[in-house]
Amino acid sequence: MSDEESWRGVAAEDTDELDSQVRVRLQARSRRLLGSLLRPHLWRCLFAVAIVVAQNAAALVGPLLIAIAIDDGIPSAVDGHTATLAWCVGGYVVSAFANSGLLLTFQRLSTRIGQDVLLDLRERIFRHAQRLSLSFHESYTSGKIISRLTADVDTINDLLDDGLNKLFNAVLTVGGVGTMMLILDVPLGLLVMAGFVPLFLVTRWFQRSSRRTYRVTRAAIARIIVQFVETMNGMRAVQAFRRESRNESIMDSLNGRYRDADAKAYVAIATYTASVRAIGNLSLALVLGIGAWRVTGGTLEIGVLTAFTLYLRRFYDPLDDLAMVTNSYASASAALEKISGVLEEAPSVPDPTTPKKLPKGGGIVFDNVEFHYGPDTPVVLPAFDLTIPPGQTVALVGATGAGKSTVAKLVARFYDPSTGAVRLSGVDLRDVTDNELRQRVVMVTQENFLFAGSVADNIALGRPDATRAEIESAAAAVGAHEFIVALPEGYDTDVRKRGGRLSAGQRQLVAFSRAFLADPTVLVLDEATSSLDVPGERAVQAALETVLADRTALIIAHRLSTVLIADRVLVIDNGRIAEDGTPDELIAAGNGEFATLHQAWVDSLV
Ligand SMILES: Nc1ncnc2c1ncn2[C@@H]1O[C@H](COP(=O)(O)OP(=O)(O)OP(=O)(O)O)[C@@H](O)[C@H]1O
Repeated sequence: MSDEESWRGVAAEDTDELDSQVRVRLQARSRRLLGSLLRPHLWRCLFAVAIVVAQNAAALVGPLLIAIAIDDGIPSAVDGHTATLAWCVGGYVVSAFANSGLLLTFQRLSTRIGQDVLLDLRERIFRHAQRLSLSFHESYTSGKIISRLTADVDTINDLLDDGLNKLFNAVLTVGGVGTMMLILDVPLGLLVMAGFVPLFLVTRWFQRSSRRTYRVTRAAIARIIVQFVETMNGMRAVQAFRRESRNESIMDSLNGRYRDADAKAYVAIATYTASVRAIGNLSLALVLGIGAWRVTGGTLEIGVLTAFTLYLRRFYDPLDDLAMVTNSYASASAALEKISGVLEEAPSVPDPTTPKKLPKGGGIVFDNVEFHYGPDTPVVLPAFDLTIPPGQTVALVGATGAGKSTVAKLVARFYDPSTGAVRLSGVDLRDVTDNELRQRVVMVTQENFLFAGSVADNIALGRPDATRAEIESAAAAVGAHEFIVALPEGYDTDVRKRGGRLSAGQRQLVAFSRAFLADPTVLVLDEATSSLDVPGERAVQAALETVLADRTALIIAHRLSTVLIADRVLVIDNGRIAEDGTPDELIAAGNGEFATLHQAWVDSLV
């Protein structure tokens, strides 16, 4: 792997220990993402900062007023002059109200900004993930995307919701309080500042250790979500093959890893918080001791010492919070790193910069195509040449793993060939926009995927602007109308609700209605392997003939009846065309693989 490839996109996602150069690049990428998320809210962010500065100023005035009240106000009041004391008390009340009011305004504003940023982020991830090519999704899995969209976005939420607020408060309080202490008394102020040295050291240590730990916890939680999603998606297979206990032990081990990683993170926080408190308490003890000694010596006023102790408490409280912020920041930056990786991934089948219009026709040509799925995977199609004239129905047959689906996926441009070209109506698919290609080439897969929604919505997926009448006539054309109107709510039946569940044959008919409505030039069909009952099979067969009429079609055929309606059969063997001819020719030849397969089919029917 080249240096560049080792960190681009999601490449470094599962690496627990990163080398320093890669770490710096990933951090820069995360910062760029955060910057691009915050930039549209710059003015609101600046306004929020102004409010928090004002709020901190209001909070700082309190102890100062107390110092003045003790040292000047009370002695003057004893002499009968109450004005100073009254000003101090009044000022304290005003500053307390200003403090709370400004804090409330800041929190409301920062929450709004945070929620807007998160909305933007969720939309970006979803939009981008939908655009990424199939090859990305095949290796990245939906569980990981879900973990990016949920667990990772949540940690960023924590940071924006509470973390930034605390961070501002901590920085401003420490800066403001430090300044006030230096103004009140330089030697005592310097004594407190000396505490910065050990504070700085433990903070650095904590930052480093939490950054490392949180990369591990983010990866661990993602693995749990992936395992969970896969188990739930494959629940039928899980229960059919009694995989429950095996799954439980995998889940236990993943949960254990997450617990250990999380425990490490909490030990680090606890150590940091305890160290900060110890430094804080030590400072307080020193200030009290030295301060009291100076008060007795007459070089320090008691009010100043009181203000110092009050300030010191304010000084160290936000540092406790700072541990939480560092924590949320480490967790959020691990999440940002992973999200920015997904967002950096580019579709492997990009849209052309200067697209070409597809002429009518519909002929398909594979011109000296070589294909492998990834740089390190074996070649699936070594040298594939094929010309399909417009309107021809071609059935692909061959052993499992021969490369039939791969040929189909190249026609639908789920992948681009490694070398050579696939052309539709004479145009290289790489020069056609995704939009146009999806209108002209429709793939009906084995999954016959139904989305949540009504039967009508599911058919309309083929052409979203279709009217109800067009949807119904498409369904009628493929013979699906009768069973649809018999459903509890006809075309409005929700396919996911009880009573709306469709049988395998019915799902295929809905998929055919969708394809018929889309009216593509080329239909790529991966025929379902699951066998249907005889009436179901007949209905599907009749529907298929309707859908195939007048278009070029490529069918991965599993049924003899389908192969026999094809104009041409291609037997694929190890990524090469082993036999090519009409079904009758190949059967007549008698000695080929297709003839053998045909005989086996015929035998199975008697
Ligand atoms: N996403 C993928 N990544 C890597 N290799 C793949 C991928 N999909 C398929 N292959 C490999 O490519 C070869 C051809 O697979 P393909 O799915 O095209 O076969 P097929 O003829 O359609 O098989 P079947 O009838 O079982 O569906 C197989 O060796 C398979 O392991």
